Amino acid sequence: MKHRVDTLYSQEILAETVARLGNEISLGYQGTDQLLMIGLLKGSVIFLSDLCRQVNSSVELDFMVVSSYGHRMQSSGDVRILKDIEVDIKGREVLIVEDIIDSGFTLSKVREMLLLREPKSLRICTLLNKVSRREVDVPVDYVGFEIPDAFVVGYGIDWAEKYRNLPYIGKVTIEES
Ligand SMILES: O=P(O)(O)OC[C@H]1O[C@H](OP(=O)(O)OP(=O)(O)O)[C@H](O)[C@@H]1O
Ligand code: HPA
Ligand SMILES: [Mg+2]
Repeated sequence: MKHRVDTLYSQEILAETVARLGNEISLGYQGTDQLLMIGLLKGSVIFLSDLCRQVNSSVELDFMVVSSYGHRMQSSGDVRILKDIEVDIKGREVLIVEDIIDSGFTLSKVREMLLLREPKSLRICTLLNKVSRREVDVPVDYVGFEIPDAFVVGYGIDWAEKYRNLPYIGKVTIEES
């Protein structure tokens, strides 16, 4: 499909925002023994690796692989957990790290699943929050940007597995041919 990608958030703005989030998280978890950050792959890979280095205390990392978009631009609604975390989260302070919340289907499923395991606390950090597309409510604790209703790529986020390695966040526009 013919399309173009325009910059929405530059590398510099992303770095500033990730530093700001790292600060907020450091303050929010002061005195915590060891925060567990759970990244939802694949999309969060780049954000999480930058974010965890902006947190001023030791954090543990674990990952889930979750997928529902495939090659589409809208959620299939069928959220598949392709890989679960390995650590026992009972009694732990847990922060889920997500690249984007759009319909909310992914995070509401993951959140419900993790809450059943009785963590001491469960908060959510997302780089991008697309509230205008929300179908299911999800409580969000740390947000990088509130974004418009646009399909975005880059900094870990894909369209049909392309563009994850763009160093900035871009907006996709489909061009009629
Ligand atoms: O709020 P939602 O509408 O559920 O959308 C958000 C989710 O969609 C994308 O994942 P995707 O299923 O594309 O998998 P990926 O992370 O491997 O790209 C994105 O990384 C989020 O995890
Ligand atoms: O805007 C988006 N872009 C790419 N993947 C996504 N998954 C949910 N929303 C998006
Ligand atoms: Mg995707």
